[in-house]
Amino acid sequence: MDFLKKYIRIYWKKYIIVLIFLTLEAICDLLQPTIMSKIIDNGVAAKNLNYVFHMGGIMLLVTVIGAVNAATRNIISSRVSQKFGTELRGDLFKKVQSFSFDNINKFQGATLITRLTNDVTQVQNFAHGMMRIFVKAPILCIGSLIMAVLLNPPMALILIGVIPVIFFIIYLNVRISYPFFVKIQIALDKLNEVMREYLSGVRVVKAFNRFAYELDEFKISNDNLTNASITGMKVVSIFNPIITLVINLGIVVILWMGGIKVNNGSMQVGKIIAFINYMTQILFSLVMMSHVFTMFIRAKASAERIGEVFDQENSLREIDSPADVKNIKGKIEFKNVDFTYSGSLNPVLKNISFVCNPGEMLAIVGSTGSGKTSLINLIPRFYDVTSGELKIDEINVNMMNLKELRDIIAIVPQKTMLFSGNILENIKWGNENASVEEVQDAAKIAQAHEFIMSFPEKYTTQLGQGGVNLSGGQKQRISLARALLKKPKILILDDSTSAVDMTTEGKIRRGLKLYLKNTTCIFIAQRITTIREANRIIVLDNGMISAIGTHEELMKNSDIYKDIYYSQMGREDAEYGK
Ligand SMILES: Nc1ncnc2c1ncn2[C@@H]1O[C@H](COP(=O)(O)OP(=O)(O)OP(=O)(O)O)[C@@H](O)[C@H]1O
Repeated sequence: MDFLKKYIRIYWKKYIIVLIFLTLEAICDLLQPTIMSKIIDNGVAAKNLNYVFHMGGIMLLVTVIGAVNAATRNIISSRVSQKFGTELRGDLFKKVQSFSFDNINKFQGATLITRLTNDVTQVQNFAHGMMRIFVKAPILCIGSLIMAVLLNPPMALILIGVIPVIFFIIYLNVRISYPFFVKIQIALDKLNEVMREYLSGVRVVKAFNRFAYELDEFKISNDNLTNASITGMKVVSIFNPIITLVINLGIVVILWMGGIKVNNGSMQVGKIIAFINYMTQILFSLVMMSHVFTMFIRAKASAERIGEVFDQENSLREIDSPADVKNIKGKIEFKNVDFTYSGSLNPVLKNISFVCNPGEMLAIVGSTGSGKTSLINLIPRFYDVTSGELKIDEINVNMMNLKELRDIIAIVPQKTMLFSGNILENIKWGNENASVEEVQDAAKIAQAHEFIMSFPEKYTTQLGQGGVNLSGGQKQRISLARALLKKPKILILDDSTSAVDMTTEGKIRRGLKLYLKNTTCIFIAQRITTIREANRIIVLDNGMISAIGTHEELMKNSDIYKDIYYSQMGREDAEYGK
């Protein structure tokens, strides 16, 4: 939990100030029973009205001082805890943003969301509590004990007997309930995961009428959370009444001893009332302390989970003095590259070697799962090669600054990802400073301009989250325009026109050919009409390069390629009337 040190360094001074106010507030609370006992014994019992008014005034003053302290402390503590929460959430978000794909794969998306929201709130609540009742409770407890000893040392022995018992019960409570709260957190994570999966796949769920299945999944997770919470609460709720019982037994003993002392004239009634008041304050503070521990347990579990995120080392290492990439031309070279996903035993890419020259168009074709996406993901260092070398213009990508490397590459992923905002904003992700004309030019090449202009709001049409109000092909074209606007040295297209009809795809291809004169383009495609346009084609089979060459060369010497060709051309010949 080293990550907390940063915030302790920032806020310790304010915490001390809060502590001073808190102590003053507690002292005011502690003075009240003694003042009251004096009013009863020396004022009411002695029928001295002046004394009653005088001490009543003092009591009121102490109350006001206590209230002013409490209000000031509340303002400071609320501000500090809010700021702390905001900073912690921000730092955590930054950390997650710096994660490599490998790091993200280690955490499931849903647990990251829970860590950023619920876990931060738990730690923030605890920090707030630390500036309120959590610290006040021990002060009240010890202070009440001291005041009780000052009032009547023999009777205070009862308290000294009761308090260790209570501490022991609180200790047991913490030991026993900790694992239950960890279970609650895990159950909450699972529930979030199920909800997220359902919401992101809601269309498929509807299309396949999988409501019953999803409902069952949800019910199981929901029931698990309920059961874990109930068990956790049961454990906690067994302990609180035990604490109250022990304290009340102490009060009964005080009343019994006090009664005897008042009868034989060795003690006054006011002192007994004050004594019971202190006893009640001890009860209150101890019960509070057991709540504190419950919250501590939760906050500790949350802080550990947040700590796991902060402790996660970025699996992509960056070197201190990176190579200069300003004059990169875009030559890509794979040299005996093997790649295995972390946590997986078998390599998905084996001994990959090829060169793609600047400005060349290289197509990758292969059956599903043959490793095409894995291969192109290595170029922008979404993952690092396991062995071998990957170079751009003779520079190993590991020697480049990650941001600079990604600046020269644009990628259109297989799964289109658009963000809420309008179309213009989405395309401008490629280049924030692009002019409207540049955006439109990119959209024209991507064959997106026409359909965008057909919308009433044109480029300012708002997109729902993930671009829900667009068709699959429209989303792909906007995603392509976004990449083109970046004017990259290397363009990577991962089956990025799969949802576009063939005529439109033909237009995109022709546009790209003109546009891509100085851009190296590596693209994955399934359609032979798209692939055959490439300068060279790699046939990937089970993670290995089975053949590489032009369309004509492969038609001569690659059986896999020929199979793909003949399996499609019958259909496409018919479509094109070839
Ligand atoms: N994050 C991951 N962790 C572990 N294994 C993965 C991961 N992503 C992909 N794989 C595995 O790597 C292999 C290659 O997957 P990849 O996505 O590269 O294939 P592909 O040729 O692009 O497939 P498709 O044409 O279906 O997109 C598959 O067996 C897949 O299960």
